[in-house]
Amino acid sequence: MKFTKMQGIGNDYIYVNCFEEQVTDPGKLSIRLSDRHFGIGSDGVILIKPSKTADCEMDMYNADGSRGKMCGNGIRCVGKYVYDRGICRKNPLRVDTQSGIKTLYLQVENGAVQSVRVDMGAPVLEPENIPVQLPGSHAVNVPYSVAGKEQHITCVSMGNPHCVLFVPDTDSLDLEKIGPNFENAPIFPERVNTEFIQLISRTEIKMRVWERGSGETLACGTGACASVVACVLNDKTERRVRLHLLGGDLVVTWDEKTGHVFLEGPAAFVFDGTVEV
Ligand SMILES: N[C@@H](CCC[C@H](N)C(=O)O)C(=O)O
Repeated sequence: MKFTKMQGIGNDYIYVNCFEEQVTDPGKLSIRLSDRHFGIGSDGVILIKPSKTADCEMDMYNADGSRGKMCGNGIRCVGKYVYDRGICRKNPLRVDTQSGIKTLYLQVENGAVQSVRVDMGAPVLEPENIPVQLPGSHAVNVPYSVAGKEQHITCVSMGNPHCVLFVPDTDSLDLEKIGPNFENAPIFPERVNTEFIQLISRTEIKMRVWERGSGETLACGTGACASVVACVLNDKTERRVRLHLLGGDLVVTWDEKTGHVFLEGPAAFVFDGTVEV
């Protein structure tokens, strides 16, 4: 099977062009190929498929084989893949996902996509639709004890579930230890992605992320969007914010007029390869 490794500020996935290839068990394939010692090494696998309703479809799997409904860094790479490789030379591009069709605005230089602005749609804030089981009817700045430590969490869905909290310093966090406590906390029936935010100014924040199904990654696009929504809801930032993540920077805007969240960042090829399946 032919594959392409791509990355969006270090959030790396193995992309399979399902216009040409067939994958029978993507979850199992993702577990095997994502392994950084015995496989190719990645945060998961993304299938690029034909679509009847959009220009193509993105189907994403985490490193543990679970399916993700949306992937902000992945969808920018899908845009670059289909545009640069001539599968669909449209701009804007419409990509179908498990959480609906997203529109991508491509920044093209010398015929190749450099960065992408994605209309990620409106965030979901009702606890039952995130889903998170909290005593009240809102999920903003809720006190909740994780592994014996009281936190204030804000929960947001960007098509996939996120839990955001503010910390004084992201560098000193032991995410390998605390990440799984959030991911598997009983209030999250479908597990959760967790973002740890350090405020720098009203327009700039630092973020580290523990992703459901993949552990700590260098970046998470949906996590960046959920974090800016949480910052605005907690009156910590303006609606347009630059985020510094371990793998680089993203810019997120929560547009007041439409209520939609826009994600901007780069997308890059790493290498092409062939693997036995
Ligand atoms: N890294 C992604 C999110 C991938 C899916 C997530 N782990 C989930 O299971 O919801 C991004 O850039 O958004």
